[in-house]
This record gives sequence, structure tokens and C-alpha cells, in this order.
Amino acid sequence: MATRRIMSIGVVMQAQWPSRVFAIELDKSGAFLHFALREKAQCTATAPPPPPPETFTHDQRCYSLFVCGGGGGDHRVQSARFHWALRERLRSELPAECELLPVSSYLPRVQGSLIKGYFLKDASECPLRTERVLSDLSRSEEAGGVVVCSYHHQRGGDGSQCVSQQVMMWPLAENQHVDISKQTSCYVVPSEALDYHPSALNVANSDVFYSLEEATKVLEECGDIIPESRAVLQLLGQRAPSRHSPGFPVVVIEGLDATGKTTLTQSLREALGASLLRSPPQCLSPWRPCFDREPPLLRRAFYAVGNYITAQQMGQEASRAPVIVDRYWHSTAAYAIATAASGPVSSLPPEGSDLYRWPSDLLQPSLVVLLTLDPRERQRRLEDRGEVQTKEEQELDLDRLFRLRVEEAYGRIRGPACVTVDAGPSADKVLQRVLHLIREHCRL
Ligand SMILES: Nc1ncnc2c1ncn2[C@@H]1O[C@H](COP(=O)(O)OP(=O)(O)OP(=O)(O)O)[C@@H](O)[C@H]1O
Ligand SMILES: Nc1ccn([C@@H]2O[C@H](COP(=O)(O)O)[C@@H](O)[C@H]2O)c(=O)n1
Repeated sequence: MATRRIMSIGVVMQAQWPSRVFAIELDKSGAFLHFALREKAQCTATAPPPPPPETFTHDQRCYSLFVCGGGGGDHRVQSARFHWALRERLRSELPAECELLPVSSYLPRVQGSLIKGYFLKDASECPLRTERVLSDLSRSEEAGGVVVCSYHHQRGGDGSQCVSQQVMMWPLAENQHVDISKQTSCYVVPSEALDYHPSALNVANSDVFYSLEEATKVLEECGDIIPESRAVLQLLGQRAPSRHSPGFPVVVIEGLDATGKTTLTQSLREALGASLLRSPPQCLSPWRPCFDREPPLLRRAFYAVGNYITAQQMGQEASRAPVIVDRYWHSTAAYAIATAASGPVSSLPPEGSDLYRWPSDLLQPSLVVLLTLDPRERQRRLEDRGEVQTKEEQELDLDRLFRLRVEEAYGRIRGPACVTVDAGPSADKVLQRVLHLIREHCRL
């Protein structure tokens, strides 16, 4: 099985290697370095080697690492967990002078083509220690192994400079007869950037699930590794997800943390004599911390399934009374899309992208209200709850970018779209405003 997996991903990567673009994430504020590979054989003796992208001109040894099973497919759970754990392993085993950056390899505009990896800049005195760690990794059979490449800066007699990539380790099974000679040495050339974060290519069914079937598939695949996933699936039970339009209105309240969702949902329950639900539902609480520690593929599948369990509860409750729901699909999709990207709002998948669509099999609420709040007031409310961490300025700025991405993603989701309400006024004023919206939008 492992060999088949190595074969499939290894061959796919090998066949596409020269067409792929590599995007090194230089920092969380969204700065990328894009490069492509050009086979040396294609460059004639008369043409000078292409000038290298900037980051490679440093006097540092550079490496890239890609988990072979990094794409979709039958071992995606193992690959995702291996890639997730690899960061900690590299951080603890590599010399402290090694800088570790995320790198993505993808085929431009090809959905699902993204493979995630790490880019390593080694400024340590002892390159052997780094190479030993990489060599140990290459022997790892987990998730199909790791492709490791090194980058070499060269200066020609005429003063020209170039960078070449050498494949150090390509863990293909011996009997697969895959010829990697073409990939062993390539020139590294600058490449055009995508208009958005490359993660958008793999968001569907890795970060956001557009049907119950796709989300449950992930939990089924990890049943042996994470027994908790079986318990979650059992809770989902045999009942078909609720898709029918319920008798009473279902109103979802969304927003970043500390925007006042709990306060408002409780007041709405009292004012309307409504049932109050939340997603993820209470019954999933024992397993939430476990999935919060897992990589996005598993974590997001858990929250997606949570929405379907809440939808079943909504269907039942809405036959008796209005239903108020604290978080639902908008939260799942907006946080997932905003976390997969980094940097400014412009790095999100473009407005109107199919990635913002509502899953066709998930109960649609009658109204979705998004609470927005001035960041300083939100900070003040967090402080009142004793939750403000002393953060470095830089971290605060990254936090600000993340909040902006989440809010923008919330606003781009369609089917239903959310209605924005300023949560800055007093709790009672916010309640009155939302009650007014409910009367306007829903039959009561
Ligand atoms: N309109 C308001 N004006 C002033 N303070 C408010 C208002 N609404 C809520 N608060 C206060 O702000 C804090 C955060 O509110 P709340 O817990 O309702 O937010 P939340 O969105 O549910 O947060 P989380 O998602 O983190 O649970 C609480 O201390 C609450 O009392
Ligand atoms: N329907 C949901 C609800 C929540 N999430 C994720 O949980 C985090 C926020 O939850 P709080 O309990 O802290 O308010 C957030 O990181 C979301 O990723 C979700 O995905 N779907």
C-alpha cells in the first residue's frame, strides 16, 4: 500500500516537476518568493544561466522538503499529520540557526495540485548536522517519505550568477524504475506570482467541505488513528441531514470572539421564546480539544460534521419554536479560508469564487447576522474578560490581518449571505436592531 502511494505521488510530482511553481512564504504578512525550475539541458551553452531569485543570493545553504503524500488521495490523513508534526520535529532537531519557512508547490490554476512543504535556510556553522537530520527524514517511511532538494549558488567566470537545485533524496521504491535524472539538477528561475494565496487551490475538501459525504470521508479515514472520530460519526447517526425548510425561523449569529454572540443569543432566546443551539453542538464538546490539536484537514472536517449535527437539531427544534444558533457554517468556512491564507485581505480567494458557496446538502438558516466591532472595543471586551495576552507589536499586526481576512471571508459567503450589524452600541440596542431584522426577514 505504502509503495503504491509513494509511486502515485512520487510519479505525479516527478512528471510535473518542471511545470510546477514554488512559493516560499517569506513572512506572515504575505510576502512570497515565487520560483520555477528550468532543466539545465534546455539552456544552451550560449545563453547565460538565468538570474536567481533574490532570497537565494544569501550566503546560506538552502533546502526544500516536500512530504510525498502531500496531495489528496488514499493516505491524505497520514500525510497531513506527518506534515503537521514535521514542523515541530524540524524545529527541535535542526540547529537553532536554521530558519524554517512554509513553501507550497503547485500547478498554476490547477485545483488540488498544491503540495505543502518547508524551506530551510541554514546559517549554522555545521552543515553536517542539518544534513544528518534531513537524511534521517528521508529514511522515514511515514506518509510516503520526503523529497529533499538543496540549492546551490554559482558564479560564472563572466560574473553572472545562478542558482541550481539538486534533488538530494527522492524516496521512490526501487522497483518502480522512475527516472529522476532530469530532476536532479535544474536552474531556479523567478516565476510570476498568483493573484491570491496558493492555498486556495486546495481549500476544497482539505479546509472547507461542501458536502456531508466529503467531511465524513475524512473522519472515516482516520478512524484507526483517532478513535474519537468514530464517536463523532456515531453521533451523526444514520439520520439523513436536515435540509427541509423548517416551520419556525432559524437565525444564526456570527462574529469574531468577544463581539457579543453569547450575550445576544441568550437575549434573543428570552425575547422570542426560542430554542438556543450552537455549532459545534454541546454533544461534541468532549472531542473538540482533540481535533483542535490536529492539522486543518481533520480539524475542519470535525467542525463541518458538527454543522450537520446542529442542522439535525435545528430541523427538530424549528418545528416547535424559533431557533437561535451561535455560530454555524459561516464560521467554519470563513475561519478555514482565512487561516489557510496569510497576509492581507487581497490574498483571499477572489470574491465570487466557488469556495464561498454554501454546501448544497446543509440546512440553510432564514437569516445570518454578522456582529462586527471596532477592534479597540473588542480588545476592551477581551480585557474585561481577562483574556488579553501581552503580544508583541508584530503579532498584534498579524492578528489584525487575520481578523480582517475572517471578516472579509464572512462577508463573501453566499447562500445565504450574512447581514452585518454593528455590535458597538449597548447590548439592548444590538438586541433591538437584530429583533427588527428578524421581523423584516422572517415570518414570525
Ligand atoms: N453590546 C455590548 N456592549 C458592551 N459589552 C458587551 C456587549 N455585548 C457583550 N458585551 C460584553 O463583551 C464580552 C464578550 O461578549 P460575549 O461573551 O457575548 O461575546 P462572544 O462573541 O460570545 O465571545 P466568544 O465567541 O469568545 O464566546 C462580555 O464580557 C460581554 O458582557
Ligand atoms: N461552526 C463553527 C464554530 C467554530 N469553529 C472554529 O472554532 C473557533 C471559534 O470557536 P469559539 O468557540 O472560540 O467561538 C474558530 O477557530 C473556528 O475555526 C468552526 O470552524 N465552525
